[in-house]
Order: sequence, then structure tokens, then C-alpha cells
Amino acid sequence: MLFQVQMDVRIPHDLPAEKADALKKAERERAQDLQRTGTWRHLWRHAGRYANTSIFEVGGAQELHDILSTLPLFPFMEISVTPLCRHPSSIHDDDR
Ligand SMILES: O=C(O)CC1=CCC(=O)O1
Repeated sequence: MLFQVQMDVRIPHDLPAEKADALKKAERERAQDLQRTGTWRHLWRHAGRYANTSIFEVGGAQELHDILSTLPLFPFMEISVTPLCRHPSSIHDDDR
């Protein structure tokens, strides 16, 4: 199943810079691992905002929740999820 996920990152200003940098590095490594396996299919920055829109391909909502809730930045993100299904006019075979 495909899910669109919007993540708005809200790192508290009083979090020490070293801690914030370590979380961002861990988040990047996890995100890149998941992209390599095809689970995190797209990752787009919202221009001018500390936010992204991502597309995940997972078995279902529980798997998505397990992934999102273990992301290093999860405690500092507001997340919204939209399940996606194929559009009848899509010409892309991998939209499923
Ligand atoms: O910077 C973000 O939008 C949060 C994030 C998700 C994956 C990543 O590397 O950073």
C-alpha cells in the first residue's frame, strides 16, 4: 500500500545543538536506508519550511506506524498520513 506522509519538524529551540545534530544525522541514515529498500519511495522538501512530503510503500497502516514511530525525529514531528490508491487515469504501472 502507498501512503502520503507529511512531516512537520518542530525541534525545540532549547534542545542542545549537538543533540539536534545527532538526531538529524540518525534520521538521514534511517531515511536513506529505507529509500534503498524501496519502502520510502519519495522524499520532498517543502520549499521554505522545515517539512517534507514523502511517499511510503508498505504492507499496511501498522507497518507504516511502526516505521514512523521509530524515526529518530518522531518525538519532534507532527505527522499526517493519507492512504493512496491508484488513479484510473495514471499511466504509471508502479502506482498501485
Ligand atoms: O528534514 C526533514 O524533513 C525530516 C527528515 C525526514 C527524513 C530526513 O532525513 O529528515
